[in-house]
Amino acid sequence: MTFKLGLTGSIGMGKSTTAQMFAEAGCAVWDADAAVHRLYAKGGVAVAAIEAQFPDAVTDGAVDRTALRALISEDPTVLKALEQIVHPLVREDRETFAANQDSEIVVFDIPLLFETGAEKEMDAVACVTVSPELQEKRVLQRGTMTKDQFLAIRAKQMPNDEKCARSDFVITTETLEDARRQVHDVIEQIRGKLSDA
Ligand SMILES: CC(C)(COP(=O)(O)OP(=O)(O)OC[C@H]1O[C@@H](n2cnc3c(N)ncnc32)[C@H](O)[C@@H]1O)[C@@H](O)C(=O)NCCC(=O)NCCS
Ligand SMILES: Nc1ncnc2c1ncn2[C@@H]1O[C@H](COP(=O)(O)OP(=O)(O)OP(=O)(O)O)[C@@H](O)[C@H]1O
Repeated sequence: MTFKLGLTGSIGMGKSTTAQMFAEAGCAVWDADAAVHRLYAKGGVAVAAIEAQFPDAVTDGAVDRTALRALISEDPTVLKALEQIVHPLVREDRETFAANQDSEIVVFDIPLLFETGAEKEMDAVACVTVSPELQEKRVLQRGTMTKDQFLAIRAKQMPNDEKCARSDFVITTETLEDARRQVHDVIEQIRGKLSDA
């Protein structure tokens, strides 16, 4: 039996870093943000539909994220329209991956897990978290977003407390060492459930 673990958390909380730890521990990992990158790349499945609605957002056959961020900042309806194109394609990608897996534990790294209802397809959910101050510091340190763009994205996500309350496991990502310990603990607990089943 394959155990499906959803991994979620708000922007910059440490999902990708934590997903990497699950991969290093031998779990198969599917990454929603990486799926979006494939969809937006030259020849990607979302390019034509995005170009039809937002011609300025496509350059040299690929979706230009800087242009998209600017459009989203100017007009709050853009993100919704974009989600309507992108989310069904992401879901398809996820289902194809899931159907072809036989690992003991498969981790689905999905920023908008609860917002899109994907938690219903998971056997359990782990949420990554740090303080809002550290979250902001980490996102702004990446240098890809202004503070306003970060605040606008965060405001569109389910509040962190609610995500944590709805999850089976909460992983704090203050230090790498401690987060890795928690990842191993989650894996042990899941293996315990699998051997009881
Ligand atoms: C807004 C965009 C252009 C920003 O691109 P950028 O490269 O700067 O950031 P990146 O994609 O790495 O996203 C950073 C984080 O923003 C958050 N975020 C992204 N999209 C959304 C959204 N639709 N609603 C709320 N938060 C979002 C997530 O926490 C994500 O991990 C891009 O995220 C996008 O095209 N989003 C729409 C598609 C989508 O919903 N993706 C989310 C995963 S399915
Ligand atoms: N356990 C940890 N200890 C120390 N730093 C961490 C830890 N986890 C993540 N970080 C740092 O926090 C930042 C954000 O982490 P990461 O990119 O994994 O977050 P994310 O949730 O995937 O972000 P996004 O939602 O924007 O895609 C990175 O600079 C990363 O190095």
